Amino acid sequence: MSFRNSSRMAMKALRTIGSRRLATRNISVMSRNVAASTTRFAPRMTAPMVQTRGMRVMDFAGTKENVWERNDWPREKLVDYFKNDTLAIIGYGSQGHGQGLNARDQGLNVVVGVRKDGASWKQAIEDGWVPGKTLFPVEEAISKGTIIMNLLSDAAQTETWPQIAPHITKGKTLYFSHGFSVIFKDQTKIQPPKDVDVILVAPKGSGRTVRTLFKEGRGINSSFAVYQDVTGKAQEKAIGLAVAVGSGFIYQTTFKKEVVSDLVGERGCLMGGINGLFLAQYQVLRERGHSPAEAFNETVEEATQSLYPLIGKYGLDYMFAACSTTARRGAIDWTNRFLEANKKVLNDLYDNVENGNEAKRSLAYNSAPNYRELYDKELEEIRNLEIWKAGETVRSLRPEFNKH
Ligand SMILES: NC(=O)C1=CN([C@@H]2O[C@H](COP(=O)(O)OP(=O)(O)OC[C@H]3O[C@@H](n4cnc5c(N)ncnc54)[C@H](OP(=O)(O)O)[C@@H]3O)[C@@H](O)[C@H]2O)C=CC1
Ligand SMILES: CC(=O)[C@](C)(O)C(=O)O
Ligand SMILES: [Mg+2]
Ligand SMILES: [Mg+2]
Repeated sequence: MSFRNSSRMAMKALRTIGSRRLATRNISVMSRNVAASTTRFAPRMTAPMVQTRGMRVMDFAGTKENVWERNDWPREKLVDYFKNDTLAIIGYGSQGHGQGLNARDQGLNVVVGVRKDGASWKQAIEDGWVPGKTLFPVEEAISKGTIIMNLLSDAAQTETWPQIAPHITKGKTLYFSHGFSVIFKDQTKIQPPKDVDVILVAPKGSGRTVRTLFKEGRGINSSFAVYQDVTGKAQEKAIGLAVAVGSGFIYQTTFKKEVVSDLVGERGCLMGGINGLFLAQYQVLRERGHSPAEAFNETVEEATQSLYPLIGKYGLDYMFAACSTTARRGAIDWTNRFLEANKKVLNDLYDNVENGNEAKRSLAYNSAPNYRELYDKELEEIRNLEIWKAGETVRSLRPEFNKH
């Protein structure tokens, strides 16, 4: 079959798959029906799965992993399971907001504990938490909670631990959304009491997205881990809480694996690395005489508005197949250059996460009393970079923002 025909077939198959994928949420249907009709350009198929009650064993490129899901915890089961519990959300940043509102919407008993009259206190009131009823200063909220969900900033968890620790009494559960405080205990000095369950649920995304996906009736992917299981029920509680706070599919990890992968991810592909790549390409294009609009469109706008969403929906091969053959050839050819250059940086990053240097840096900076003002200044500097000023204008033309 000629390349042209196979490409045409591929695009037809992609269109079919594309529409069918959008219509079909059920993984098993997709992997059965579509696998037969795919061609080599079609997006990679979903992992075949063997469903057992409450947990699926799935094959991730040859490695079998367990996956739990929100469907196993319908609201009535959640409410019944946690009927004798009060979830005390300590800290109301992006995660406290998302997780707290989701758990409250699902009918669980939830209170919030933050500094009185601080930014979070005010935000919590805006979100309907009532001072003296569901909103309290930290220690009072902990005294009312049976499941203490420490969602303070990681630096604040260290700073406040001496006040919080005495309230983490036998029979309570200590919950985190990051392994940071427990794993870097040589720096955080956080040693959980020996007579409580210690668990984590780490949403793989911003707390804002934890909330929006929940409201869309879906759920964010989260990982869970058990650090200490005194009751013999720590894992079940962690999975139930993962659903309660808005998770869709839930993966097992350990506190160490979670914190190292998370610190690497946010400094790498998710935030720091993409910032560096955007800046590098934009600066090269501008230094070689391209206009700000052309440089921004070619670097950020096309990526976020056209190509990256295709990766998210159907995989990278689908996105490559959806671009020109000219682009495809070049992209494949240059991949290794970027791979080699970035692996050097990422291994250096991984070393600095593993040896605690990144934790040290984060604790030092985020413990400053004026940490918010310091970030405001740094983020203002980023906002005022030419790339993002050009981006403001490009974005303003989008229908949803069009002011012109
Ligand atoms: N952001 C995210 O999307 C994700 C975060 N996580 C983890 O979730 C946890 C919470 O993160 P996030 O929601 O981003 O919150 P932030 O890191 O933005 O922390 C903000 C919260 O910490 C409180 N706080 C800061 N300093 C102090 C202090 N000195 N004393 C008392 N309270 C303080 C703030 O209260 P105030 O308003 O009074 O300053 C606010 O409620 C962390 O462990 C994080 O690693 C996990 C996954 C994703
Ligand atoms: C949103 C998230 O998962 C991060 C980037 O790890 C975080 O905010 O710490
Ligand atoms: Mg993360
Ligand atoms: Mg993180």
